[in-house]
Amino acid sequence: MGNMETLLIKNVTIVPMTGVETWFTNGYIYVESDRIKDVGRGSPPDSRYSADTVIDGDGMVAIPGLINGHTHTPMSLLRGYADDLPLMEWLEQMWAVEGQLSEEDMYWASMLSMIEMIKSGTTTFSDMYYGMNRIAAGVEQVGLRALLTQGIIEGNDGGDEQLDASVSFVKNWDQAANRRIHALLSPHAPYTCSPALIEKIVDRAHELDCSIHTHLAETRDEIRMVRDSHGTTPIALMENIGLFTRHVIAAHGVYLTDEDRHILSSRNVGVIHNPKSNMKLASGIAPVATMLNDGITVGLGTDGAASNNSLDMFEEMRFANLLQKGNLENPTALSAYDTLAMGTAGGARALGIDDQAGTIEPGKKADITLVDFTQAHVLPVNDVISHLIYSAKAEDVAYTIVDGRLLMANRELTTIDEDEVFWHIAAIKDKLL
Ligand SMILES: CSC[C@H]1O[C@@H](n2cnc3c(O)ncnc32)[C@H](O)[C@@H]1O
Ligand SMILES: [Zn+2]
Repeated sequence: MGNMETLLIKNVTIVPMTGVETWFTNGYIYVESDRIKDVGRGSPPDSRYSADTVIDGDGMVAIPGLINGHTHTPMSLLRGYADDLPLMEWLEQMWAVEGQLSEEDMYWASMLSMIEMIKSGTTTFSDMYYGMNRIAAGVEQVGLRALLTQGIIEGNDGGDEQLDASVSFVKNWDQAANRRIHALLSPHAPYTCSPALIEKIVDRAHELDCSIHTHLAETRDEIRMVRDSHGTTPIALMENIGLFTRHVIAAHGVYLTDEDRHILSSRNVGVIHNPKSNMKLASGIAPVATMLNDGITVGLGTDGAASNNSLDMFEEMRFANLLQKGNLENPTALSAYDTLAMGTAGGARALGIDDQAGTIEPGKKADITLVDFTQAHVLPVNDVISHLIYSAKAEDVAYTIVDGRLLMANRELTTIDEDEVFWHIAAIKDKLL
């Protein structure tokens, strides 16, 4: 075994999300270095599994670490700014302030978001913003798993400079931090990037062998703008441009035709549903149940904190579930299990990292969230999956573990100095707003 760090979680209820069994009590998870070595029932074989760190999971539920499939971490700085606007007007307000942010500002805001994510059980996030070199250094230090991309909005320069910077970012950071960082390219949206620029981005993604993260089919305004300019839907436009010749993470997918859904499923696009952001910006309700029935891979995201206003994946799962039931007037529209899958295993598939994360099983990276199931609002424990979706709160997360490392233990952060981050956020707020 050499110098490998080992971790044992025992007496714990386990929700593996492997599709084999839903959950079982009194289990154990044994971790060697950054990977899960063994998952079992009953007592661990003590002689084989004397671990450096032992967590008694009595009263806790182990789930695969939650996966936030679409966010803009520095936007926590803009929480509560420009409320009650539709997307296009809201974006104008965002862009006006974003133009004033320094890379240092974005770094501290991203750190604030990482605190919030770790405290609510997220172990992987997929981020699109500016200032990514500094943010990637933050991710390396903090220990989260992340898909990072420097977004591109075509300006007067045709986007070439931004594309070059994004390409350099991918070359510098892809597979960094023990392969926890994946670097991607990112045309912001079909209404901010021309087909010619998106084609260039796709070519560069082929050269770099990286995925692409974008916003697609988010609002009726977008559908109208793309139809007026190109005579197609946003999804069909992207199919024509060749975007889906790469693995694509498409945030939103609110407005989809039958043909769009066929393209998304046959091209294996990972769609990220952002229910709270879609509600706050009054964008509409994505056809999640239909997408899942069509075999489309769907994950969940919070979008930025300015359109949410939190980065809490428990809330996102609950909203996703209740919105489908309420909107379709059908209590079976989306089950609690399928909702949890979107926040874990499905999210990992949508991001293209299911070889690493999304389930609790031997061979996977040890990304695990331990949820305290002893509080009044989750008692009695009649159904673990049901409680995770309909009852559990972010504050119930006791441990957040990535690559076998405890980023939060008993609600204490181990890799971030919260006071230092809060101090910087207060200073930036005074300077900016
Ligand atoms: C190019 S960096 C990211 C860019 O995206 C903006 N943004 C945040 N939320 C949304 C959304 O829901 N749809 C489209 N664009 C969004 C953000 O303000 C940054 O400018
Ligand atoms: Zn977004």
